[in-house]
Amino acid sequence: MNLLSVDIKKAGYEKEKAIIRDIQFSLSKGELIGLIGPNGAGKSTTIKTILGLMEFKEGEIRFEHPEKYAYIPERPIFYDELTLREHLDFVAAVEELDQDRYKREVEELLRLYKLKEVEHQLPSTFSKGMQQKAMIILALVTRPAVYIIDEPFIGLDPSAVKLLLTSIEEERKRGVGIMMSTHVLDTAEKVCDRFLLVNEGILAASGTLEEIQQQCGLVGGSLFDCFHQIAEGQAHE
Ligand SMILES: Nc1ncnc2c1ncn2[C@@H]1O[C@H](COP(=O)(O)OP(=O)(O)OP(=O)(O)O)[C@@H](O)[C@H]1O
Repeated sequence: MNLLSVDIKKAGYEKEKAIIRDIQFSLSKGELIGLIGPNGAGKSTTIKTILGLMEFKEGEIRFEHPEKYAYIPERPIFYDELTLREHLDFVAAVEELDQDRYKREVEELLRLYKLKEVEHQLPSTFSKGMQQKAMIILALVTRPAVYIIDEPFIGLDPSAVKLLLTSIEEERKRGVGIMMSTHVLDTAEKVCDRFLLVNEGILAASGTLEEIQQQCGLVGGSLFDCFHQIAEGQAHE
C-alpha cells in the first residue's frame, strides 16, 4: 500500500483557474521523491494541493495515515511568543507523543542540530538557518509516516545539510516516505529514488534518473541536463 497517492486533475488559487494539471504519483515506504522544476513551475502549488490548502482542486489525494504526516515549509512559521522548547513541548502535547521517548529524543535532536543553547529563546529571533533547523526538529520529533519538505537545502550550512541528509536516511530506514522539492539538483540526484519534473504546471517527466533521461532523450545525462532540456521545452514524451 502506498503511503501517499496523488492524482491531481487540476488545482489553482482561484476557482476554475488551473495552475497545475494532471499530476499523478505515489510514494511508498522508505522512498524519497524529488520534486524538481523551474521557478514558477508549480512545485509549491503541488505541495499546497497535497496539503489540502488550495481553493480549487479536482482529483484525489490519499494518505495511508492521514494524521501522521509532517510538512516542513520553505519559509519557517513560528508562534511569536513561544520559545523553541515551548514549540517542541506544544507539538509533543498536541501529537500525544510518549513523554519518556519525547524527552529523550528532543534532547538528542537539540544537541545534534546545535540548538540546545537557544532552546529557551524565541525562534523569531533566530537566523534563517537556525529557524530552518528548528522546523526540521519540530517535524522529526513527531515521527511521522510521511514528510513533505519544501526546499530544505537553501539556507542551511554544509554541516546542517549533512545532518538533515543523515536524518532523512535514518527516517527512510524506519519506512518513512519523503517528498522534497529542491533546486539543489546535484544533491537530489545523489539521494532521491525518483523524480517529478514539473514544468508549466504539468508533469513533464517522472521516474528514476534513467527513466527521466529516456523521457528527455538524454541517456547518460545528469539531472541538471534533464532539467534544462525540460525547462527549454524540448522534452520528448
Ligand atoms: N498565492 C498565489 N495566488 C495566485 N497565484 C499564485 C500564488 N502562488 C503562486 N502562484 C502562481 O502559481 C504558479 C506556480 O507557482 P509555484 O509557487 O507553485 O511555483 P514553484 O515551482 O514553487 O516556484 P519556485 O521555484 O519559484 O518556488 C506561478 O505562476 C505563480 O505566479
